[in-house]
Amino acid sequence: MSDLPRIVRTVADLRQQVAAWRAEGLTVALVPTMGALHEGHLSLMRQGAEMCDRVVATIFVNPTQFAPSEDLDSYPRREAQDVAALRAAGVPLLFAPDVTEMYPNGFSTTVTVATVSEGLCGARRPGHFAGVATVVAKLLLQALPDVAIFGEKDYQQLQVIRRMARDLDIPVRIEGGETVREADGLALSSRNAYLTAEERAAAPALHRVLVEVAARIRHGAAPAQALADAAAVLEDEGFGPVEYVELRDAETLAPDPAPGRPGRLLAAAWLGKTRLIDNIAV
Ligand SMILES: Nc1ncnc2c1ncn2[C@@H]1O[C@H](COP(=O)(O)OP(=O)(O)OP(=O)(O)O)[C@@H](O)[C@H]1O
Ligand SMILES: CC(C)(CO)[C@@H](O)C(=O)[O-]
Ligand code: BAL
Repeated sequence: MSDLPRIVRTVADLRQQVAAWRAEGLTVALVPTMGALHEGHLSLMRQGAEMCDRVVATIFVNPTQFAPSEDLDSYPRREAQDVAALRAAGVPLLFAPDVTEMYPNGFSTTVTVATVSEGLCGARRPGHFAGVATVVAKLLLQALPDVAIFGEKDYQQLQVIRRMARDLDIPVRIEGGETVREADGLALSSRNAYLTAEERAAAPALHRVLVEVAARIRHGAAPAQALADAAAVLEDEGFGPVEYVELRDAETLAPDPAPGRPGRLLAAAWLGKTRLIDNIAV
């Protein structure tokens, strides 16, 4: 076991290993990531191990989901540490392709998911969800696992992936994993490493404010006022710009959920040079 995870870099090797497991009658869970693994990622790996016989982790910092102005070059890359974390978690296979394996010369296809990709992060990060949908469609078709698991921390991403898999008849069950948080409520994220000490101290306000707004709405407050107040509190706490604090239908992400439909509060805001997102159920 000490040489695990086995690391494969090609689609052919990934498929060969998954096929060998299938031939033994084993089920497979896929957990796609961009690396710099933390406890949030590892909770998805554990969820995969509970649902299936074998877990495949993927690490690929996908260039097509970063806008030119974003942090593709500075995004943390630390494969050796990630491999050690996967070993400790008992994950047997890591797929870590390079960019040319995923996007060979002549690559020309993009998957776009309308409606659920629009608004929220989709409005702020043009092209982001097309990049995510394209790479996730590829990963699902490359590995063809029984289940693929994505964190609720990236809630809009999860809904985009669910829609995409349904629309394209990709025969993989998409599962969400609960957001893992620091003790003070801050959602774990690879990008938290960008925060200065002062920003890190302010960061938990994002989750705290969402919890407060959810309570106000549950107690009958008008959502529009509660959301505007929340944005103002975040600005007072040093966030800026506050990109959005919104209440959406939990599944379609349509604004103004109909009575009786589950709602989701979602927010994105900058703290210095770091863009933080979070969301909770209402
Ligand atoms: N705190 C968390 N709890 C549960 N799942 C998480 C958490 N953070 C990330 N994930 C999930 O892990 C998967 C890989 O995410 P990713 O590698 O982008 O990590 P990240 O920490 O979200 O990084 P980033 O800072 O780029 O958003 C995604 O499905 C994501 O939703
Ligand atoms: C799903 C994903 C691995 C696709 O690159 C990425 O968007 C992420 O890490 O959340
Ligand atoms: N965690 C979602 C990937 C991204 O922000 O690009």
